[in-house]
Amino acid sequence: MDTIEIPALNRPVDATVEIPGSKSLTNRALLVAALAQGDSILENALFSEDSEYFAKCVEQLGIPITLNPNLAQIQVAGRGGDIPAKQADLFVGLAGTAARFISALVALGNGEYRLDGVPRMRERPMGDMLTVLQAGGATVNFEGNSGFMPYTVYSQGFAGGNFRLKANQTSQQLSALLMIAPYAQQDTNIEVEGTLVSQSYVKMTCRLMADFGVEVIQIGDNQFQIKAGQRYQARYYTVEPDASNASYFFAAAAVTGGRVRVKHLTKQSCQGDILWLNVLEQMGCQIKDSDDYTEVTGPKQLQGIDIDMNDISDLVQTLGAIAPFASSPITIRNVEHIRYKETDRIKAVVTELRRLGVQVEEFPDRLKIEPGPITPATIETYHDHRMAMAFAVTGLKVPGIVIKDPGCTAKTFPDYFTRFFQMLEQ
Ligand SMILES: O=C(O)C1=C[C@@H](OP(=O)(O)O)[C@@H](O)[C@H](O)C1
Ligand SMILES: C=C(OP(=O)(O)O)C(=O)O
Repeated sequence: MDTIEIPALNRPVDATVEIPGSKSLTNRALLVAALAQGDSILENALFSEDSEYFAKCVEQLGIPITLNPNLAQIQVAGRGGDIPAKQADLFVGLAGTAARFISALVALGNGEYRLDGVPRMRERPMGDMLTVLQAGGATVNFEGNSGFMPYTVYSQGFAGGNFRLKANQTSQQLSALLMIAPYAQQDTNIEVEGTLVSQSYVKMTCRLMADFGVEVIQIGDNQFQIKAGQRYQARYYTVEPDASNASYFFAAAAVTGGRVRVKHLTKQSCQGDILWLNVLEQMGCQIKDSDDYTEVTGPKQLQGIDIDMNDISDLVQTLGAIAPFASSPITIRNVEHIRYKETDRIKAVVTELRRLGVQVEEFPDRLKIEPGPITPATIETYHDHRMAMAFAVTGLKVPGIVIKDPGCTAKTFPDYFTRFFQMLEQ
């Protein structure tokens, strides 16, 4: 298996970088543009495994897509809610968003649609959403364990109505149902039962739906109403740079006491992970922002923090990877749901930090990392792009850190290491 050694930087980083478009926004925009009537053009769209699997599924469903990677542009010829294909065999790789959003999309169709992913995707939860789709008229035939891929959805449109949904393991199933609901036969009312994790992504969903002309009425934190008959409007849409993927570059400034500016990403971003700037500020960084960039300057010494990351859990690895350099312990709370992502992320971060000689305590839903010296090691990445991207930042401070399978960043950031090394050369 391929590896990459990270060259330690014996000076502060000082760079301006550009980050590709957001995965979450690209895949949402692909879905709603597919349901709109007519051509939408997505600018600064992400080209990566997650979005390319998504685009391919939409195309297989009979909705034409033109990919223009050189211009970072995707054109979608939306069919006004029609799903032309009556049969499709769809593969989503390890893309949680594609798995959830495409399963919901095919429920609007009229035919039979098989969905599958890589082995880890077969372990990620799908069942609560599928129960709602079944109550709305679909039949789901599981090939293996009930509630998991692979399965075939037999659909004849989505009826809508009143549903209860569990969302304590992922918010993506709720986002998926919200986005198809305008095309249901009757109004839809979804009440989340118990805890709703990753709420910021549900806000992002509602915001994107509004940007394409559809209203979601939210009552309190847990109830969502969508009137049937609303229609997405085809449009030009510019995807924001990916805030989660910007976190590694900001973290490089934080640990080296340097400066990194990310172009075209601002504090007004609709991505919850823009709150990484607040986390870094609390750890001693200085933040400068304008209407076209954000810049982080790292302190001489990072401070520890005790933080609930439920809403920004894709950043747990970024924080974990820089935690040993803080002046006091770092506690990351309320993130049990990251055990269901590309890998069990609590376990992965704990294992790799321990491999580096760092003292870490693991709990079911949290971890506590002690500051301390690091012994260089080869980092396992477990097919998880964020393990590779985060621990590359650790390598800037400690000579000899090697990242296994750096190609796994292709999930959301295929040229991550090219841009990372370009940052170091500035
Ligand atoms: O809706 C989305 O685009 C996402 C929601 C989050 O997942 P969960 O809701 O499973 O926590 C996040 O981790 C993922 O990277 C993208
Ligand atoms: C959790 C992630 O992805 P997915 O969309 O597959 O859930 C992620 O990108 O960190």
